[in-house]
Amino acid sequence: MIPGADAYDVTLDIDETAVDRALAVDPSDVDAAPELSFARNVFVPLTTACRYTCTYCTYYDPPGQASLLPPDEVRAIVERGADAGCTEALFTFGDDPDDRYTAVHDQLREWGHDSIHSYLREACEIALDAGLLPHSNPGDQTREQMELVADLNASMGVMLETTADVQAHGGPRAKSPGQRLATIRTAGELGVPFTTGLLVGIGEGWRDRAVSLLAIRELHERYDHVQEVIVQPVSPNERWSEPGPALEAMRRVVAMARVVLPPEVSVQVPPNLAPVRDLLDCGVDDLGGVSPVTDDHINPDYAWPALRELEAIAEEAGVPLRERLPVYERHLDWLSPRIRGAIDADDAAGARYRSVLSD
Ligand SMILES: O=c1nc2n(C[C@H](O)[C@H](O)[C@H](O)CO)c3cc(O)ccc3cc-2c(=O)[nH]1
Ligand SMILES: C[C@H]1O[C@@H](n2cnc3c(N)ncnc32)[C@H](O)[C@@H]1O
Ligand code: MET
Ligand code: SF4
Repeated sequence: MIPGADAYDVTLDIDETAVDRALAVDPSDVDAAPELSFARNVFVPLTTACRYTCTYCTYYDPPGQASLLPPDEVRAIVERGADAGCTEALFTFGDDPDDRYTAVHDQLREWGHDSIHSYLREACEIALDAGLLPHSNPGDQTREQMELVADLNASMGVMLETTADVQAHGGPRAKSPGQRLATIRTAGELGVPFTTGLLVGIGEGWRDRAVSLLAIRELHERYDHVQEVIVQPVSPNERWSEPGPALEAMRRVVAMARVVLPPEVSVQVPPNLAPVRDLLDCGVDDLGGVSPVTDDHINPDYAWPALRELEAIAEEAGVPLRERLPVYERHLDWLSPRIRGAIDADDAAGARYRSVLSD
C-alpha cells in the first residue's frame, strides 16, 4: 500500500477505521497546549550535495557546484552558537552524497573520510567539544550509517514528508516513503530519540496525511522513540512556485496530528514557515529549533523570528515559553555515555544544559 514499504520490509497495520477517524478530526476537537517549548540551535549545513532532487527544495546543488563545509568552518559556527547560549548543533544536509559527486567524495578522502557519515562523526565531536549537543538529520540512513554516529547525537531525525507517491519526489532520484519509514524504524531499533514529520502541500491528499500520521504512530508505539512530529508547510521558493497550504488545511493537519499521536509526542510547527499564532488552538506545543545566530539554510527566504517574538506568541496565548534540549527528559536514560557525560560535566556547557533541563 505504501510505496517502497515492501522493498524495505516495512509492515504496518493501518486499518481503515483509524484512517476514517483521523479524517473526521476537526480543530474544535483539540485543546490548546498548556505550554510552548523550543530549542536554541545553530544550523550546520555540512554539504549541499544530495542524491535526490526534490522539486520543492532549493538546498541542494548539482554536481560540480556542491560544497562541503570544512572542519574549521564547522568549528567557527558551533563556537558562535555556544557563545550565543545555544544547546543544539543541527546537522542537516544533502541526503547520501554518493559518488554522483566525485568532487565531494575526493574532498572527503583528502580529509581522511570514506563517507559523509564518517565526516559527520568528526563534525559531531567538534560540536560536543564546543559545548553543543548534536542533532543530525542526514536524510535516509541505513542501519550501518546510523550506528556510526548514534552515540554522538542527543537525538536524530528525518522527515517522513508523506507516505504518498508524489510527483515532487518523482524522477530517477526519488525519495521512497518505504525507505524513510525504514529509517524511522532503524532509529527505534537503535534507541535513538527521534524527530520526524510531514511536509504539507507537496501533492499529497487528506487520506495520505492521515496514513502518514498513523504510520508514525505505529512505529512510535513499537519503540517509544519519537519525540516530536513536525507539521511543516511547503514554502514557495525559486524552484517551487505553488503557494503553500492554506491556513484551514494547516489547522486541520495539526489537529489531526494532535489527535492521532499519543500525548508524549510533541506537535512541532516551525514559526518561520507557518502562522503559529493561528495554529496554537489546534494543539501545537513546540516551536522546534530556533536560531539566534544562523539562517534556516533550507528555507533561507524565511528568517527566524527573534526569541522576543516567540515570547510574544506565548504571552498572547497565555502559556509559558519553555526552552528545551534536543533530547527530551524521558529519553535522558537512552543517551550514550559520551552525551550523558557532556550533560553531567562540571563545565560551562554542562551547566547550561542542566539549567535548561531544570527550567
Ligand atoms: O531549521 C530547520 N530545522 C529543522 N529541523 C530541526 C528542528 O527544528 C530542531 O532542531 C529539533 O526540534 C530538535 O531539537 C528538523 C529536524 C529534524 O530532525 C527533521 C527535519 C527538520 C527540519 C528542519 C527545517 O526544515 N529547518
Ligand atoms: C529538512 C526538511 O526540510 C524540508 N524542506 C525542504 N524544502 C522545503 C520547502 N520548500 N519548504 C518547507 N520545507 C522544506 C523537508 O521536509 C526536509 O526533510
Ligand atoms: N536531505 C535530507 C532530507 O531531505 C535533510 C535535509 S533536506 C534540505 O531528509
Ligand atoms: S529536501 Fe533533502 S533530500 Fe530533497 S533534494 Fe533537498 S536536500 Fe535533497
